Amino acid sequence: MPIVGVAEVVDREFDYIICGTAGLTLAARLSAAPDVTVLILEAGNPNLHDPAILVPAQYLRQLGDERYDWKFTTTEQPHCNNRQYVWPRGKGLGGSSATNFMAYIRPPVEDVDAWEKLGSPGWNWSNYLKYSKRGERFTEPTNDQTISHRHTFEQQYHGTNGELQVCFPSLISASEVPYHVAMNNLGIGTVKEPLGGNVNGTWMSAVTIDPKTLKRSYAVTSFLEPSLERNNLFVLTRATVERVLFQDSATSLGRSHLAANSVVFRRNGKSFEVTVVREVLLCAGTLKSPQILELSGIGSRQVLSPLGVQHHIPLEGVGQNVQEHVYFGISYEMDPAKEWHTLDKLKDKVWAAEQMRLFDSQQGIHTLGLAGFTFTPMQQVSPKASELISAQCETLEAAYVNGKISPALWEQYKIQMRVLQNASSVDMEWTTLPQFRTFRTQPEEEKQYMTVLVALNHPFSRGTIHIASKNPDEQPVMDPHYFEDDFDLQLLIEGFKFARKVAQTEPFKSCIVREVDPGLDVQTDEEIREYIIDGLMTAFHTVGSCSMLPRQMGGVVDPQLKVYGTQNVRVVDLSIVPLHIGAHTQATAYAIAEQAADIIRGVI
Ligand SMILES: Cc1cc2nc3c(=O)[nH]c(=O)nc-3n(C[C@H](O)[C@H](O)[C@H](O)COP(=O)(O)OP(=O)(O)OC[C@H]3O[C@@H](n4cnc5c(N)ncnc54)[C@H](O)[C@@H]3O)c2cc1C
Repeated sequence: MPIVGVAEVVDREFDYIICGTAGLTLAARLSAAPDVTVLILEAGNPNLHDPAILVPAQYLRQLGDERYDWKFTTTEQPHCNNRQYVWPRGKGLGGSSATNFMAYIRPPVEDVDAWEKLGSPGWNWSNYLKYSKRGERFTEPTNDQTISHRHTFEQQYHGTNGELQVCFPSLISASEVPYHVAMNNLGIGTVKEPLGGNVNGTWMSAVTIDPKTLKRSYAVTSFLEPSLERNNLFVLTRATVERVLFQDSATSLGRSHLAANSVVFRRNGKSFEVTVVREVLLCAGTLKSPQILELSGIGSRQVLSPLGVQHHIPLEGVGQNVQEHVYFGISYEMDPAKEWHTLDKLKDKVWAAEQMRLFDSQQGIHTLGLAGFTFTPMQQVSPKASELISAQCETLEAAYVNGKISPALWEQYKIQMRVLQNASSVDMEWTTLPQFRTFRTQPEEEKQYMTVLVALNHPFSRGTIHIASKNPDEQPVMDPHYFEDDFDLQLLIEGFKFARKVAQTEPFKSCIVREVDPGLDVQTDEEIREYIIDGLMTAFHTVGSCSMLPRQMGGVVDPQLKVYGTQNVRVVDLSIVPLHIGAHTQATAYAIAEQAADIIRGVI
């Protein structure tokens, strides 16, 4: 079915109702069986065939625009001088896959195996790889790309029959290779295939771009559009899911498993109810799936009762265990004698229009992809690593002994401490962005800039996301507790210092004229600390708010992704990830959906 109107939905019943569109992969797999009906409810616009989505290298363009972005903000962060931070997230069919930067990265083996160790059989690297490959359609780099861009791969880690196009960008910024070689010159080895479960080193990433059209490949083009003509698949956009209703819910508090029988959604200010026969599948992402659960009466009594939400299932973990990658930038002015292919010039409307025209013949700046990534253990980049790591482990052990860390969180921390202590497990990341992306000063027209982004992989701080009221249109209270564990900030400070070392190392050293932000007057740990707090940005990779863990460990879903206490409600998005990963997150969102599809269909 093409996208439908509300009248075609409300008087019908559906086997599966998928709330939010991170589940487009799931919808494609479930609706492959012609005898089941699937309804997708998406709060945002369809945005189909939209050049702002499809034409790459418009990074950040959709952010702040409510046609594409939820425009969330965090609460004031006490460990960041009470600053609030913006949290842009994709709104519309395809969710954040329509707005992301298209880097395609899988996590390290041990990070996925940790989910199984924390109590979820079947959620391990071997299954992850199998499911991740299923949806992938990989195209090898050309010889030129391999030689000039250093794009390498190992075929065994790629799928070639899936729907999501994965290839290497045809154009990369001229600063990428020198940065990569400078890393090599500092002893960081090149990884031939980062998608094989080892990201420790420096490498050029694959991207989710269609190599034939050079356009974005995302959940819509890969999974929705090829299925849209199925007469058992229905898509209703601008429909915000409010809550799930359960059979006899008024009298069933305390029963072991409630059965969902309908979903309430809002459209144009009106509420509608639609009946579900088999399952409700929440795919609204880490920031919104907990809101739907809480509005449905599933969560902590302390959160729900004061807001007057009828409480059906006590589940303390809803909206807890939130983990977020953060990063900050260091910007550089580039040598004016050379063309670096930077994106700041897109601010010039005439030049931008010309680049759009050039894209029609697959030329120009829009063929550019982000390529260079470096992930390292802290030991490899910081002379203070062993001192800081020992101190962190001692602090955590003492806090646990004194009852300040729950046994459930302690199980996660034990894994994180092992990762920290292991000198070949990654803790931090450097990425380059060919544009000015820092905030202390303004870029000058005509000059070329690039920004090095430094991020952490496995934060110790844990945040929360809870409803503020019964109103589904009100943004939940998003409190990431940034730097509540100061080690997260210490790690970034060490990352800052190493980034400066790279800037002093050839061949990258000769590419730059000067460090612009923060500038060389920032030297002491205290000054670096303030700079990081001032310029901190979300990496858009939040996980954990509906963690897949045993119930007594704060779990919200079991290994079948079923919400505890329900018969037929599952969560299928990044919110189920119980412990963060050393990778960007889109590959993982797709892999989770693939594995979930097989669980729901009874294949595994
Ligand atoms: C700007 C940006 C850049 C990024 N760059 C990269 C990158 O280069 N590489 C990478 O791997 N990852 C990247 N990411 C992250 C990656 O895209 C996301 O982690 C992934 O797409 C998230 O998928 P998800 O399943 O959690 O949910 P989302 O993609 O957030 O989808 C949730 C969907 O549910 C809808 N929804 C929410 N609430 C409701 C409701 N109540 N009713 C109905 N619908 C609802 C939303 O509108 C949205 O469509 C980036 C993200 C952003 C925002």
